[in-house]
Amino acid sequence: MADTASSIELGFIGFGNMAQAMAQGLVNSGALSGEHIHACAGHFDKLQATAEKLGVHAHREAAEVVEASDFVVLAVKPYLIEQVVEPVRETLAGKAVISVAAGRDFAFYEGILAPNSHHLSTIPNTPIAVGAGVVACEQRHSLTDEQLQTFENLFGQIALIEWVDGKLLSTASSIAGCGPAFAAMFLEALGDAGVKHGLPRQTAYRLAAQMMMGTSKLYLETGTHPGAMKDAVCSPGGTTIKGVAALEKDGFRGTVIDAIDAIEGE
Ligand SMILES: NC(=O)C1=CN([C@@H]2O[C@H](COP(=O)(O)OP(=O)(O)OC[C@H]3O[C@@H](n4cnc5c(N)ncnc54)[C@H](OP(=O)(O)O)[C@@H]3O)[C@@H](O)[C@H]2O)C=CC1
Ligand SMILES: O=C(O)[C@@H]1CCC=N1
Repeated sequence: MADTASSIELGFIGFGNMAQAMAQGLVNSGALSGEHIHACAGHFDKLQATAEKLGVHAHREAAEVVEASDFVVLAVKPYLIEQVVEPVRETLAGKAVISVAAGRDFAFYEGILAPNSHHLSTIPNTPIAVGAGVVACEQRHSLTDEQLQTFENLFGQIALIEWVDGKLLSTASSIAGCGPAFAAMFLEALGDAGVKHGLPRQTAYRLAAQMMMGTSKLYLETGTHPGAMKDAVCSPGGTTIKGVAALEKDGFRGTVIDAIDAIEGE
């Protein structure tokens, strides 16, 4: 087992949207070179094309990925996890297994991996591709101290790592894992509004995107309460409060909460 993040061998079983975002983030930030990344997927020809762009190794079999790797990320759809683990169950036992699958927690892996396996259930998100991701991690895990440190050193370079109780991992997933879709819808909506009022579409998207990024950065760097951030923009009798009132009339916050309830099954 290599002892520094930059010299580990990282494998992905499944190399779709999420795995590619993680690999892209690592390679483009310089955190890990593509030559230390190994991947397999359902369709080898498609994998070869994406792997080539990132300079990562494309393998035909999951067994080859496991053999080549210290850390193995399980990045297939949740319903396929058991199917991909079963043939490599024994060889996975000596590795650090990182799950990114929604709804697959510590207890689930205790049931399908070999006894005394080292595993951690996480939920990353797609902005990890540009070094601005989140990796929500279940507090209960069985990585060794060294594996844990390597994991945090590596992914901490491209994501905020948050540890949550297992029963809250799905909520963390709804907020941060699914959230980029909701944020992108807000971005698209602001873009449409800008276009409706005459702004060129790309200008409207750039304005809206920088505004969203800056607002998030302001929160993360100052810890100012979101309500206070809103109040600071709303001048008495000014323009912003008119927009806030319109959003409230249409149940903006309730609609957002409903979206999370819909995922959580409430
Ligand atoms: N997308 C997201 O934003 C997030 C996703 N996740 C989780 O990440 C996981 C992957 O999701 P996502 O990347 O979106 O899904 P994708 O459909 O984009 O990717 C799935 C990958 O699995 C591969 N695959 C399918 N069957 C096999 C197999 N038998 N052996 C090896 N690889 C296989 C596919 O290959 P091929 O395409 O060639 O068939 C593809 O590369 C899921 O468990 C999801 O819950 C978690 C957080 C966020
Ligand atoms: O929609 C999904 O199933 C995955 C899980 C979290 C984000 N995307």
